[in-house]
Amino acid sequence: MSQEKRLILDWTKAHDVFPIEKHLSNETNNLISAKKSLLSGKGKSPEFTGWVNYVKEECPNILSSIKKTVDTISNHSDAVVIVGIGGSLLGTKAVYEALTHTYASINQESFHRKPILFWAGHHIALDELSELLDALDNYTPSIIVVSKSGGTTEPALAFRILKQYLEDRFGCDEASHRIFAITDPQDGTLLKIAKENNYPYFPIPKNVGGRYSVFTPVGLLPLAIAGINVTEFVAGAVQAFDDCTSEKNHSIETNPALCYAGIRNVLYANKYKIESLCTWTPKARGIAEWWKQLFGESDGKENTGIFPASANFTTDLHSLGQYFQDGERHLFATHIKIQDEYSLLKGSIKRKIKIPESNLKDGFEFLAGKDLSYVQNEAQQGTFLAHSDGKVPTLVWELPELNAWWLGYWMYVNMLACGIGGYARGINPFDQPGVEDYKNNMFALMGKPSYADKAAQIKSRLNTGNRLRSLGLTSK
Ligand SMILES: O=P(O)(O)OC[C@H]1O[C@](O)(CO)[C@@H](O)[C@@H]1O
Repeated sequence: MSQEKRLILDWTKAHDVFPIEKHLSNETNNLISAKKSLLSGKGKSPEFTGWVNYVKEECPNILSSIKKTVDTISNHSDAVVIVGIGGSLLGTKAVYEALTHTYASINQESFHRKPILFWAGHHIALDELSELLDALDNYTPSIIVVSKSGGTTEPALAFRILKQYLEDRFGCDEASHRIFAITDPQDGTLLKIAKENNYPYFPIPKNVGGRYSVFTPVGLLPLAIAGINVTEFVAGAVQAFDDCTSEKNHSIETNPALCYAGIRNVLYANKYKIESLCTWTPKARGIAEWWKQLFGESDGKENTGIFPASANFTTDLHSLGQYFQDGERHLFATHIKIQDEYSLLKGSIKRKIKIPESNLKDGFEFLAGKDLSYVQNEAQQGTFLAHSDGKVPTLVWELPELNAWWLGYWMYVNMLACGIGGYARGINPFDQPGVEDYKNNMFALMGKPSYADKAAQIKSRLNTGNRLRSLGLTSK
């Protein structure tokens, strides 16, 4: 079982660029007291720290409470559209894309045999939504609408449109059996809608914020429907909880959450303002998107905080590689390396891939017979060294395998590190007041009742005629 292996955060390469260790030891007490504040509910916004214990205390109940719905949906649907944005969608998408077959939608029968997940409500772009509606015609879909507040514009509008689609296609009665909700269990518009329409609904606890919600029904229900082993996913998180929150483990050497939180804060305080999470398979792009929201919304406070970016290698070595190597030195890189690249052999990977002998005379004969994972490994080592030489502090998360257990472990460690690091830096990692500004402007401009005064102000700012404008110089 994977549990005997270990998650490693290798920061030896970063140490070659910047003397982290020296600074980290000064940070230790601060980190330990931040950890204690988080665990005792004595830090900022303790009302949003329910996720810390949730994996251990609530997940077993949730896993059994979702079972019936998982069976219902799996029996009557071959696709499920997850409607949500930010924390209501990113964690699910991350795990789903990492662990299921990339091309399941093309050859569902032979690869997957579980409902395929599609995504909506995470944008307002008409092109993609229109194409999703085309794709749905090939399936017998259900919808899970996910919104903690129940009032977010993007998922609310997508839900309206998709509900209409189901009703046009299946009639109102059957459509209503194909709609499920995940939302605040006590109040909000979505809860009201679910109750009025008899949609089955599942709770996002009040004390768990969106970006910390992947282990609640938000992630567990859709992932279980898609055939992901959610019991293992939760078990990984529980192990991370045990390893990292224990009173006995205040050591930076053995506590990955403490270590990662400390290193990030030390680097930030020493002019490294951007962190890029570097993944090494297109299947892990979603993981970086989840991570960016987690740290972006948590850290970006009071005009401070690391900007979380991402890169997918080796693809982006051919676009961003130059900047990593030679651009402004305000960047550090945190890689995710999977030690056993064939860990998905039990899942979506069906074969080992060796580089064949060939008569191509392409200059790559020296690699014939080697496994592709050998090339990946050498590319990684070469990149780590080159970036260190280029003075980019380089951290490497080594995950023994890419599977549900280790993803659960790693994601929970990151959530803890985010909370601890934020408290240690003196900011509130559990609110997101800055997101409201764009929403308020948008509501005012769209004519939402009660925003009339703001609308007048904003429109006058948009129409200041004496601004320089860009001109279109060509016409068709
Ligand atoms: O689940 P909700 O309430 O629709 O919110 C979705 C996302 O929007 C935000 O509130 C930001 O606007 C995130 O924090 C959250 O994950």
